[in-house]
Formats: sequence, C-alpha cells, structure tokens
Amino acid sequence: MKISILGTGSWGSGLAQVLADNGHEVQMWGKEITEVEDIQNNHHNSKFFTAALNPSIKASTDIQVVKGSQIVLMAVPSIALESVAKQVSPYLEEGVIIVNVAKGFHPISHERLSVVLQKAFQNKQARIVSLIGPSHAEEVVLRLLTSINAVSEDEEASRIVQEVFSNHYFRVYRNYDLIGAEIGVALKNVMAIASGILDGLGQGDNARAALMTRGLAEISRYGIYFGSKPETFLGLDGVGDLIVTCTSRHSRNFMAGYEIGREDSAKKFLENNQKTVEGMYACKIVYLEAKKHHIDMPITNEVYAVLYEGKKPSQAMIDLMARELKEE
Ligand SMILES: NC(=O)C1=CN([C@@H]2O[C@H](COP(=O)(O)OP(=O)(O)OC[C@H]3O[C@@H](n4cnc5c(N)ncnc54)[C@H](OP(=O)(O)O)[C@@H]3O)[C@@H](O)[C@H]2O)C=CC1
Ligand SMILES: O=C(CO)COP(=O)(O)O
Repeated sequence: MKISILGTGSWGSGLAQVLADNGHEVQMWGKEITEVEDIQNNHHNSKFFTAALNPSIKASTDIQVVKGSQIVLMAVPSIALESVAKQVSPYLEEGVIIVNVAKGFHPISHERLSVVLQKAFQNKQARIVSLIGPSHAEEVVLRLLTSINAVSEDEEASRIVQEVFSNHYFRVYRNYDLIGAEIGVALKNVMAIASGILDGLGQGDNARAALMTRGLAEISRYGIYFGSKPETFLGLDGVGDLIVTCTSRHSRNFMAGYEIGREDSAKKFLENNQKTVEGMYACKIVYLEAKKHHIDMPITNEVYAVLYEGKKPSQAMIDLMARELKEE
C-alpha cells in the first residue's frame, strides 16, 4: 500500500519506520530540506535520532508526492495541522484515509483535531482516524514495544489502520470514543509540564504520583463534561499516555516543565524554546474553555498562571497544596 507521511519530524519518522518495516511504500513530505535530504540520502533523521531508518523510506519537499496514496498520515504539530491539510487537499484521492497523530486542539476554534480534519477534507469524503497513545518516537524508531489506539467513529477505517500499522513491536488497539481519546492525549501534556515542574523544584515520587492521580481526575472531569466515556481515561489514551509523558525524559512537555521548575520561572524557557511542546498551547485552550464552562481545573489553572502570567512555579505548588481541604 502507498502511504504518505506529512511532516519529517520525530513522530513522522518513527511511524515511517513502522510502516516501512511492515512492507508498505512509504513516502514522506517535509518542508525542511535538511531533514528531507537526510532521510532520502542517508536513511537517518539525525536532528532527532542516532538510529538508522529503514532504507526504503523516501522523502521529498514536493507535496505532490502524496498522489495515489490510500492512507495519508498527518505528523505535524496542532498549530500547523489545518494549513498543511489545506495545502495537501488538492492532491488527495476521494475516500482517502487520513491518520492524525497530533495531540492538541485547533489554536483558534479550540476544536478537536479530528473535527478540524473532517472539515478540511470534507470535499474528498476522507475517513479520519486518530492514531494516539503512549508512544515516544525515540523508542519506536528503535523498535521497542509500543501499544497505541486507532480511534475513529468509522469502524472499518480504524480496522484498516490497525492492520496496516500493527507488527511484532507495535500493537494497535481500536477505540471509538473519539472525544475522550483526543481530550485525554491533549490534556496529559499539560499534566506532563506540571510533573516536570515538580521534578525541577526538587519534589519526589510522592508528589508525582499525587499529580498524576489528581491530574487524571481533572482530565476525566473535563472530558466527561464534553461527552467522553469515563472508561476511556483508564485506557491507553488516558492513564497510559499520562504515565509515559509524566515520567519520561523523552517527553518534551516533561522536560519543558523540568526546566521551568529548576529556574522557578517560565521566562527563560519561553524565550528560548524551539521544540514542539503541545502542552503549552493545550493549557491555554483548556484554561479558557474550563473557565467558560465552569469546570474545576486546579492544576491546569496553575500551569496557565506559570506559563502566561509570570507566576513562580514554587508559589503555584504552595497554592495547590493550600486549597480548601476536601474529599478525593
Ligand atoms: N514525538 C513523539 O514521540 C510524539 C509526537 N506526537 C505528536 O505528533 C505531533 C508532531 O510532533 P513531532 O513529530 O514530535 O514534532 P517535531 O517537532 O519533531 O516535528 C514536527 C514536524 O512538522 C513540521 N512542521 C511544522 N510546522 C509545519 C508547517 N506549517 N508545514 C509543514 N511542516 C511543518 C516540522 O518541520 P520543521 O522541522 O521544518 O519545523 C517537523 O518536520 C505533535 O502533535 C505531537 O504531540 C504524538 C506521539 C508521539
Ligand atoms: O505524546 C508523546 C508520548 O505519547 C510525546 O510526548 P512529548 O510531546 O511530551 O514529547
């Protein structure tokens, strides 16, 4: 099967490895010439990994290479998703399966990303599937064991994605609760920033366990308000992705928080960051939506205050602990 991947960053490259290992014809598209040439000529993406890529993976800066693909994978950050979708749309086949792997929301409308893609590809009758779960690209590229969900309201499309991606090191489950899964994987990035902040401030395992547990309660409260199934938050797109991101130094969200905690300020990080840290954007969107809908989100509110209002992380931690005492 011909499968195109839009985005030559870390997750696009990790998933290219899986698909090429499964014998598919993998064509990547990227705007960054150095990444594209590295993949095409050296079978590496040295900006992100030392591991070699499957040599059958092709890469180009010409977006027309997607022509004739049965599946197109969108591996760009949430803030770029809509513009890349518009750019590629003229070259897509009718009924193409679009696989989104970005975690977040539309920066202006605050819509979930599958909704953004459904609208962008309406004229192609595209079938949208989110492939999301606990999965650091750094491990997938090394073929370390990973389990993830193909989430869609289109059961047949999610079965196709499940079959196409699964292999001996990459196991794909199906899930049909798109609202819950997309909210789970977007909000865990906010909690990962909070977890990194605690680490940077010198806190330990007890604090991290409390943060993750109360963070999951917060994510579930938010998701259930918007129509998610509660059990989704006990699965790969809830607690699974929360664990992998809140506890790992591979996570850019965790590491962003760590740097902010160590400095006891977000200023330096915000001035210098060049990486994709989705939790920064998700935090603002969730803060605004929660306020609008009166959803109690104490951890998100404190991360927001640290990122956007100049609050000291140490003070945010004190304020969280000093709130009115209540039942779990
Ligand atoms: N990395 C991971 O382990 C995982 C990531 N994800 C999610 O996948 C999404 C992508 O992340 P990831 O691959 O890690 O990010 P990276 O920063 O590694 O790569 C993003 C890629 O998108 C490209 N890009 C950015 N903006 C545009 C644009 N306007 N037009 C075209 N290309 C663009 C970048 O190009 P350039 O380099 O030129 O900026 C780069 O090739 C995120 O939402 C992330 O949360 C999900 C699971 C795991
Ligand atoms: O989503 C991820 C793992 O599931 C990747 O996390 P980061 O974006 O924080 O690196």
